[in-house]
Amino acid sequence: MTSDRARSPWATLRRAMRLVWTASPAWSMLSSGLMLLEILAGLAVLVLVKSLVDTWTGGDVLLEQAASVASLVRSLAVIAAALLSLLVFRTLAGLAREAQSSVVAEHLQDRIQAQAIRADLAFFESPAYFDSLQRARRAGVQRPAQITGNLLLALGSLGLMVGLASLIFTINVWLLALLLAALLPALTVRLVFARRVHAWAATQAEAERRASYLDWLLTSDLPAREVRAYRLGSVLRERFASIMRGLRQRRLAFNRRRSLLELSISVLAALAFFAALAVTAFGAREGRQTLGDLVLLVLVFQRAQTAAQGLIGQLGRVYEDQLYLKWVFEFLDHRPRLVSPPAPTALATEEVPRLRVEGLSFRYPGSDRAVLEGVDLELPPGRIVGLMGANGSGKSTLVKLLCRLYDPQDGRISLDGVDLRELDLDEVRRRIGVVFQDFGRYADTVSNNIRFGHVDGPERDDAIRQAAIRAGADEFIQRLPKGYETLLGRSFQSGQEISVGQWQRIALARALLGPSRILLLDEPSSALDPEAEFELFQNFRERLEGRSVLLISHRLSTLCRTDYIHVLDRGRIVEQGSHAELIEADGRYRQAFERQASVFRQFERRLAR
Ligand SMILES: Nc1ncnc2c1ncn2[C@@H]1O[C@H](COP(=O)(O)OP(=O)(O)OP(=O)(O)O)[C@@H](O)[C@H]1O
Repeated sequence: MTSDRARSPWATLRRAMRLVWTASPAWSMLSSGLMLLEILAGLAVLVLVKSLVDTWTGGDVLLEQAASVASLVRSLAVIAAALLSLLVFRTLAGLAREAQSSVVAEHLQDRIQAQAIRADLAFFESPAYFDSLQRARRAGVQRPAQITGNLLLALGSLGLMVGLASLIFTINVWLLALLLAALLPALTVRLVFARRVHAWAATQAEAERRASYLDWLLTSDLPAREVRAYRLGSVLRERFASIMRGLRQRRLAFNRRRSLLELSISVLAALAFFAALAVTAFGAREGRQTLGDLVLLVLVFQRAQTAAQGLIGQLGRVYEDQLYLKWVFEFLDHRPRLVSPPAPTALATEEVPRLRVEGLSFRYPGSDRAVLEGVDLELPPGRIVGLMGANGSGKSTLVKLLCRLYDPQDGRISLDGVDLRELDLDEVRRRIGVVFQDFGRYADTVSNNIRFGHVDGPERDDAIRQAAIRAGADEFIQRLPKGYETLLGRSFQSGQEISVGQWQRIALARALLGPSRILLLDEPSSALDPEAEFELFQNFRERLEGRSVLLISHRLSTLCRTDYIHVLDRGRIVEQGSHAELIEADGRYRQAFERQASVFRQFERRLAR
């Protein structure tokens, strides 16, 4: 998945510049132009100050030909104008950079989101995801905006330094050598050190992640209950403190080395400056240089040192940015494998299609262990087929394959004889609806939570209510403070939290609102109490309005009411038949059924009535 382009830092930076240019050509031109003007105005101020001193002193240290007051005032006015334009250009360049950064950030976020929607589920379920996009996302939403700013500022500092070097060159070529001697070692050492800082930071990242995980455990709402119930507080705090102590000690040792190096570099730079000062002072005394040259030298050294320091800081940040961008580009380069075929086949009818699974085998990408092997299964139109199996037997994996979130390595899944891979992906999504085991809980209104089941359908409140009624959710929704307009979840103010079972009914309503005539329900009632589950499945067929359903459940009180049952064990179908046939067969199903019977015998009695 990692492309060659994304590997080298220079390639990443070149691509970053292209991205900035593509995202906002107008702002890029404006902010670069303004930055150039800012640099030129800064250099002009220095040249003008030098020429003022020279005019004033006649370029002579002995002050023999002092300038007239009028020309002095003129020179001062020109310097003031140059200074003013410097300030104006700086402010405008800052504003343009900010606007450009926001446009680039929005462009990048949009591309990341578009890619995230296209990416295969396999990508999100792989460790590569945590290594790339997850890390990139943790860097914060402001990061794309910073990249442009840092890149431009670094280029600006570099431009300023080239300008300053040219100014020094006009005084004396040796001075340029001294300026470079003062700056280049400092620049090189600091850059090398910046790389080491990042390499070092990477070695500490694991410990930092552990610390932030412990901090999350101690301060977040989700683990708060167990932390109290098991009195985990002091143990976790001690672990956190110990990691932080280790991190602090290593950071201090590292910083000590850095400070020593910084000191040596500063002494070297100061020596070079004094040497340059001496050369110019003696040159001025002997008439080879003017007093203005001396002033220019002092100003240039000072500005060059500030610019170099700025450049080092900015390059450090650009280095970090390119690491971030590398992850983002890796993600953007990821080509989804699960795509629609170039010439999709259309299903002949809008009626409920027959879903057939033949000889299906599947391994997760990067794993050589088969999760499903030779699975055959059929879901005839309008039927409810049950699937049972122990934890880890492959039920949820089968669901992911049935709605084409993965493709099998062997075998096929078909709708009315047409392989899912020959259908348009949107067609597959429209035909096959699903309630996942870990279904979505959207921090939105109840009606939007249900409407998400059919976003491209007509906005009909009565259809939403009908879906809620069929999912057994209408009653509790009516009791919510604002009914269907109640905001759910605790993410936002005035949000109302509901129970897991109630969320589950809303997820079912969402699936029932959709146009799909085949539903895959992966433990859709696991959080319902037995009574509520009984109510839900009592007139389940009416609720489904002719849809076919593949129902996964651990509760056999539910499964026994389906038309046909498959028993999955370690990826293979080991038993199949109707409830009566499986009881008769006296196999696993019957064993499991009898184990659970004591719990649901009372419901069986009610069923019989
Ligand atoms: N994204 C994944 N990558 C690699 N292996 C996976 C992934 N998801 C699940 N597995 C593995 O596949 C096997 C089957 O998992 P699956 O979730 O399909 O089981 P299940 O029958 O639905 O279990 P449960 O009843 O607990 O929900 C497990 O051994 C699991 O470790």
